[in-house]
Formats: sequence, C-alpha cells, structure tokens
Amino acid sequence: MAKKGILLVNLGSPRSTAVKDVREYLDEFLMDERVIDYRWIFRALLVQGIILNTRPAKSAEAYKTVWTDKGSPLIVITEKVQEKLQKIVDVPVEIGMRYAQPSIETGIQKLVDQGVSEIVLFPLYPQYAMSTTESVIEKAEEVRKKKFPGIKINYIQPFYNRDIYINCLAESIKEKLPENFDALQFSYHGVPERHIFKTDPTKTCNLNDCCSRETNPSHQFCYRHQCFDTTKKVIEKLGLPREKTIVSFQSRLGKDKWMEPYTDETLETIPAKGVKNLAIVCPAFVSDCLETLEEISVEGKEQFQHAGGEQFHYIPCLNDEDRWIEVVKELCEEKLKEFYLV
Ligand SMILES: C=CC1=C(C)c2cc3[nH]c(cc4nc(cc5[nH]c(cc1n2)c(C)c5CCC(=O)O)C(CCC(=O)O)=C4C)c(C)c3C=C
Ligand SMILES: [Fe+2]
Ligand SMILES: [Fe+2]
Repeated sequence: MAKKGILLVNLGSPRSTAVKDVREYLDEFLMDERVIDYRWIFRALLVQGIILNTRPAKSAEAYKTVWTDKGSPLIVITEKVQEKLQKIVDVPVEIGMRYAQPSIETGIQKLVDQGVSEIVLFPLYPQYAMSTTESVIEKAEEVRKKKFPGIKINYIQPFYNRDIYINCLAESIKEKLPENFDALQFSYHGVPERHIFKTDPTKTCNLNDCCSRETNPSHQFCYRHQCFDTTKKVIEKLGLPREKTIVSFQSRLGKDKWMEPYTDETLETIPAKGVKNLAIVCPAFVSDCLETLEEISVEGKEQFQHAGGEQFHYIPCLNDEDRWIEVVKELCEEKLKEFYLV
C-alpha cells in the first residue's frame, strides 16, 4: 500500500532580516501573479521598478522587531505545529512555505525521501483567497508535475466554517478575552476587491449584502463572505452581541481599492465612538507573524491610543495551542482517508 504523508504549507518569511533577503522574499512574493495580478510587464514595472526600491528596507526594520533567536515567528510556529502533530499522527509530517525556504518542493522531497507517494497538503489559511489557497495549490501542482509526477496530492479545503475550527477559535478567544472590553475587533488580512470578482465563477458576488447571506453561489470562492462567516459563527459561540463586534481588513498594499473597512482607519475612528477598551483578533492567520505582531500589536495599538483609545488587548493566533493541533490532526486524517476511497 502507498505510504502517506502530510505537508503543512504556510506563507513563508525572509531568510533573515537583512535587506537583501527581504528584497529577495518580496520579489518572489509580489511577482506571484496571484498576488499582484497584473500582466507580467506591469507587475515587473510595479514590483521590481518601484516597490523593491524602498519597501525591503522598511520591511526589514519591521521584521527586526518581531524576529526571534530561532528566526521568523511564522516559521518557528509552523515548525512547532509540525513537531506536535508528528507526535500524534502515524505518518510523516513536513512543512513547506509558498515563498522562500523551506519551499514546497523541499517539503515534498523530504516526504518522498521517506517513501511517501500520497500527500495530504494543508494550506494553513482558514479562508480561501486567490493570493493564498489558490496560489499554494497552483505552486504545488507545478512542482508535482515537474519534479514528482508519480505522487498524488490531496488538498485540504478552506475550513473557515468548520465546527471543529470555529469551536477551537472561539474557545481560544474566550480564554484570552479581558474581563472588560467595549468591542471585539476581527481584523482579517485584506485583498484587492478585484481579486474577489476575478475568482467568482458565478459572477454573482457584488461585494455587497450578498457576502453576508446564508447562501449564495459565490461563497465557495468569496474571501469576504468567508471572513464574515467565521466572525458570525465565532461570535455566536461566544454569545457576543453583533453590536459589540467590528470586522475590518488590514495590510493593504498599493493604490488599488482593497476590501473595506480598513483596520488602521477603524482603529483611528472608534475611540471617538466610545470604544476605549478594545480586544482585537486576526483570524485570517493561524500563526502570529509580522502582520499581527507588528502591524496590529504595535502599530495598531499606537494608532488606537493616539486617537484616544485606552486599553488595547491583542489576542494571539492559534499558534501551537494543543486544541489547534487537534483540529489540524482531524482535518488531515479526514483527507488521508480519502486516499482509501479512490
Ligand atoms: C492571511 C492571508 C493572507 C492574504 C490573503 C494575503 C494577501 C496579500 N498580501 C500582500 C502583501 C504582503 N503581505 C505580507 C506579509 C504577510 N501576508 C500574510 C498573509 C496573507 N497575505 C502573512 C502571514 C504575512 C507575514 C509574513 C511573515 O513573514 O511574517 C507582506 C510582507 C511584509 C511587508 O512588507 O509588509 C506583503 C508585502 C498582498 C499584496 C496580498 C494580496 C493581494
Ligand atoms: Fe461575496
Ligand atoms: Fe500578505
């Protein structure tokens, strides 16, 4: 019988905080046609002609503020998840990053070296986006066809609405919520609005009320809907009134219109509306990273307090919490079983 294995895939980080390494990482990341989805020549002009002139130095400074002795938080946390998962499943577990190292190819090679020919690949993003889930699958398929044509890969689908994940996230948030807070903000990574239209095969999403409907044909590929649905399900579990919660989108880049409302603008306006004590969580990320530890915990806090906010309570991601490892295990085992069905 074919040997099976698990590949956990996350976004990836620069090799180090040196400007040249950050530049190399940003080059690979932003030249991905599913991230900056312009025609190659315009993407190259924007990324290599403009963004890479100034952003690497600025981002390198930001990375320095979150870097650990062992490296980037995102990589270190993903390695911890791998270690913990490996102790409770009986197939080999490896990690691969969409950008930089260890790459998806490296991860697959390590599994193949252990005799694996059937892989469950887990893109570690709860909600589907062209720039994340789709990009990972495209890359893995490219690598498989070119380098490992004999192996099979089963992909774990976005799990934004799965009960096991919602329960896990709600319990984790509940444990970390402060006693008193005026609002709980859900800050998701943003995407350009254009991406949502582009990946909607039904052409029924207009980025309006449809995203909050219980059912709509576009929901399977609508990042906005999936963020709303995660939020709705978590606040139901927490028993929080809708009025005590805020949804916003962070980390926009460039001049395109990204999904609104923007997290930074929200943080600057809510204190005047009476939100002085804020709890904030970032459920598009399963591991803490630059975008949560620096952009939200540090910059976001400053923006909020500068605008008159008082208590700012950042709720960490699921990281390597045991309850999350159990969810990863269950989702992986469910997919592993599919190999026996074909
Ligand atoms: C949660 C899912 C993510 C989506 C969707 C996403 C889309 C997206 N991101 C950029 C540009 C940048 N993102 C950066 C960092 C970053 N992004 C995610 C996740 C998603 N991105 C993570 C986990 C991280 C942190 C990586 C780490 O090493 O900790 C960066 C790099 C940092 C910086 O310079 O600010 C950029 C740039 C775009 C353009 C995009 C969708 C189109
Ligand atoms: Fe939608
Ligand atoms: Fe990003």
